[in-house]
Amino acid sequence: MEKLLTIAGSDSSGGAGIQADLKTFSALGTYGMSVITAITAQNTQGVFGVQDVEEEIIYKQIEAIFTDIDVDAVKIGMVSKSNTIETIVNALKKFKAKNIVVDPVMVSKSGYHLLKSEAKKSLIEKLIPIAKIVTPNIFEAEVITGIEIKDIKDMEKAAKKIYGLGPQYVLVKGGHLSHEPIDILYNGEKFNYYRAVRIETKNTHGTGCTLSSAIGVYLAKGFSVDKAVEKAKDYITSAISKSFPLGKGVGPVHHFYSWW
Ligand SMILES: Nc1ncnc2c1ncn2[C@@H]1O[C@H](COP(=O)(O)OP(=O)(O)O)[C@@H](O)[C@H]1O
Ligand SMILES: Cc1ncc(COP(=O)(O)OP(=O)(O)O)c(N)n1
Repeated sequence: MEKLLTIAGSDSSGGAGIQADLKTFSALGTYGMSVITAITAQNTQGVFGVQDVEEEIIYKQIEAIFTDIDVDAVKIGMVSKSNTIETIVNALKKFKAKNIVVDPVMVSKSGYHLLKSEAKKSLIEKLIPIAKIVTPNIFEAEVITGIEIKDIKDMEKAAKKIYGLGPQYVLVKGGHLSHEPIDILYNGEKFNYYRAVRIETKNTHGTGCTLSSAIGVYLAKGFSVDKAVEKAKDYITSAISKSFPLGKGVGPVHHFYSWW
């Protein structure tokens, strides 16, 4: 069984963050492990507080795993602040982590800033360069590049600029554009386009976390990046199509749609 590690924040409502990542790993038949960077008080309506985890214990969590267990892929989500980013980058370099998927989480769908503004520079200069693949949504790609994104041409321009920061692949996700939810993969030479029909639902909590974790799973299973994204896109599209209402706000995608 492939072994996956998520380094991310906890979502108390279970739809995004660490909880979404571990559900994705399990649903797709792999063994999931976690390093928690921050605890959020969150539900389907918003984020009501965040407590960051101290760098020392973040490092110790990573060390405990890598000194004992072979990790086939690492997914990185909410990283909150620059000291956390530096701790993670140094540790992953030290332990020669492979198949690193960076989801550059900045703002929750409910509008809460999960990345402090002081951490933007470290995310761009330190975390993104160690990624095998980085998966920004439209807003994140705009913040990283300074390019305003309105259509597929703008997504391509942003993907090229992000590629220049050092990751091996860039996937700009189009879930927030008004047309079909098309995602664009760039490897420095060519673009691949991943299309799906837009599912009309408000219950899309955790889409980005789930997609990036699923990409990690398929990389761990030995698929090429192109194929891993294709399979992860199929998974998230089905999980959104079976998403369900929970609480009073934005409900979660259904990670176990093919099991229950
Ligand atoms: N309503 C939808 N129907 C189908 N796919 C969607 C929908 N919303 C988002 N997606 C897909 O979900 C994935 C996550 O994208 P996105 O919502 O843009 O990221 P994030 O959650 O990071 O903001 C992408 O593959 C995107 O194309
Ligand atoms: C703890 C935590 N991490 C990440 C997110 C963002 O999740 P994402 O899948 O990008 O989208 P939303 O869940 O915000 O819809 C989060 N909310 N919490």
